[in-house]
Amino acid sequence: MKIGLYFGTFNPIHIGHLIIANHMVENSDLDEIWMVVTPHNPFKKKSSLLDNHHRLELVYKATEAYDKIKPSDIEFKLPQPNYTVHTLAHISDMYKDKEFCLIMGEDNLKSLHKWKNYETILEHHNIYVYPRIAEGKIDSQFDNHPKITKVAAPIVQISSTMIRNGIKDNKNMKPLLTNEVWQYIDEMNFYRK
Ligand SMILES: Nc1ncnc2c1ncn2[C@@H]1O[C@H](COP(=O)(O)OP(=O)(O)OP(=O)(O)O)[C@@H](O)[C@H]1O
Ligand SMILES: O=C(O)c1ccc[n+]([C@@H]2O[C@H](COP(=O)([O-])O)[C@@H](O)[C@H]2O)c1
Repeated sequence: MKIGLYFGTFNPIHIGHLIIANHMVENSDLDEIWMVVTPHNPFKKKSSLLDNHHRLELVYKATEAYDKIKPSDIEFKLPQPNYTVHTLAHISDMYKDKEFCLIMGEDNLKSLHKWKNYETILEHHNIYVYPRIAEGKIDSQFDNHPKITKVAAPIVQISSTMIRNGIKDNKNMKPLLTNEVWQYIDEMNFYRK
C-alpha cells in the first residue's frame, strides 16, 4: 500500500488542504493520504499555535467523510521541533508493509535544501509536488529529480493565517472551512483574540 504523507501545522485545516489531499489521492498511484499534524515545524515560532489535540480534532472533523484521507498524530510523541527525516524513519519502521511518499507544495520544495538530512529523505522516499504561488526559486538540484513528481493540482490561494486573522477581525470565514471545522472553532472561541 502506498501512502502519501501530507505534513502540516494545520492551524486550522482549511479547504485548500482538503482540495490538495483529495486531488492527490484521486489523481496519482497513492492509495491513501495521511494528514500528519506537526506539533512544531522547525522553521516556525510555536507561540501562536492552537494546542496539538485541538488541531488534530479539526483535521479529524474535516476528513471524517473521506475514506482515503486520514488524520495522523504520529509526531505528537516524537522529539520537537519535528524534523521530517526522523518522522519518516519512525513511521517506516512502524509500518513495514507500507510505502511512504511525501506530498509537498512548490513553496516547501523551495526550502527543501535547508531541511535536516534532505538527501536521506530523497534517497528513501518519493515526493509528489503540487503547484503553489510563492516567491523564490526551486534549487536546481531538484529539477528533473528522479524521486520528485509534479502533479497538476489546482492552485487555491487560502492560508490558515488568512483565516485566523479574519476570525480575529470578526469576518465571516465559513466558506474557507468545512462546516464541522467552522462549528468547532466557533463553539470553542478559537482565534478570536
Ligand atoms: N491553499 C493551499 N493550497 C495548497 N497547499 C497549501 C495551502 N495552504 C497550505 N498549504 C500547504 O499545506 C501544508 C500545511 O499547511 P500549513 O498548515 O502550513 O497551512 P498554511 O495555510 O500555509 O498555514 P499558515 O498560514 O499558518 O502558515 C504546507 O505544506 C503548506 O505549504
Ligand atoms: O525536517 C525539516 O528540516 C523541516 C523543515 C521545515 C518544515 N518541515 C516540516 O514541513 C511540514 C510543513 O510545515 P507547515 O508548518 O508549513 O505546515 C511540517 O511537518 C514541518 O515539520 C520540516
